[in-house]
Amino acid sequence: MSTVLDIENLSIDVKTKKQNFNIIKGIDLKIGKKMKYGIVGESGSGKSLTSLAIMNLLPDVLNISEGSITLKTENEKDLTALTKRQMQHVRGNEISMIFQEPMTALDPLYTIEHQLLEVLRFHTKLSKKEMRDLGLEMLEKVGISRGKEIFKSYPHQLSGGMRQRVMIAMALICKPKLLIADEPTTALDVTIQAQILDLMNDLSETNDTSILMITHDLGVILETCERVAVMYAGQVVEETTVRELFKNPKHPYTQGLLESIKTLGDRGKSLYSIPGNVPTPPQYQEMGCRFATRCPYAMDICKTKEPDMIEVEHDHKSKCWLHVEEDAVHE
Ligand SMILES: Nc1ncnc2c1ncn2[C@@H]1O[C@H](COP(=O)(O)OP(=O)(O)OP(=O)(O)O)[C@@H](O)[C@H]1O
Repeated sequence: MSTVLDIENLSIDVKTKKQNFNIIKGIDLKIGKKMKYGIVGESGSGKSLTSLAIMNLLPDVLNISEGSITLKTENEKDLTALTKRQMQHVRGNEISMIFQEPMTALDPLYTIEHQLLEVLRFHTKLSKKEMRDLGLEMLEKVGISRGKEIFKSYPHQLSGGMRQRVMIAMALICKPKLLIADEPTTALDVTIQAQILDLMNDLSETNDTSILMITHDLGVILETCERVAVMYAGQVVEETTVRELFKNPKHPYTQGLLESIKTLGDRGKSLYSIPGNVPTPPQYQEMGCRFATRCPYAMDICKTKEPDMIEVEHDHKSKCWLHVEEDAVHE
């Protein structure tokens, strides 16, 4: 498998005059060409910061303290080493991102035409007419047939589903190698959700775009992804194929997550949820395994020593002391 994005040992710290501690630690991810890769985790697990780090959009108080993020396109580059200007050429062109709430990405003051074609103005040398035609074609592809009318509209005049379609059109118009989708359907109606996921799937197939899907919803991962990394408190705790994760979850956290979707009640409400909360970054500085406080199988060692990420089965890694031989745990 050839790789498009290779994240190695990524760590992110908060650094201000008052605070200095780790948030994201030792993330390793490899996203293959045309692959649909999911990151799943509860709120606060570090999914969004990982995607912002890839886009070089981390807020100033956060910095990458270790690791590399290599984009393996024609001219391979470590994204963490690029200047702001160099990164502008990567964003929108080689990597695009769609957000949960399109209003944060769309400017209320400009028409859809202006915003959709902005990416082309920046990254291509197409004529005005060519850009317009490509824009309309792209809107057609995302299921918007009244393109000319929509061109003249402002974001607030469109429904949430329409705005999300426009944002997908914007993200894919330059045929990026990687599309990062951060909770792309969470703010949408259930009926529209499936349409938008299908649409992203179809477009990524035709354009050979890999997708990094960021979500708290294992159902979305099951529907759209081939591989998955489960994040907990700033670390990846399990990584494997989606099929294997659902069939054979190894980490107690993943087992809890799966249990909670298995017990969905009549109104889509979970009957089981993992007791307790994700610790905050200041809390987990002193912890061994960051899940120890909520884990039903926690042993003494879990509270004091961090487990390694271990290949428990072929192509299946998990970060838990339960996978280590008892003798080795008590050494
Ligand atoms: N600017 C910041 N300064 C300090 N801590 C931050 C900052 N931004 C995020 N964090 C912390 O980093 C951790 C990870 O946040 P992140 O937004 O990546 O989580 P998430 O999994 O994407 O959650 P959500 O689904 O709610 O967006 C959280 O504990 C959060 O409080």
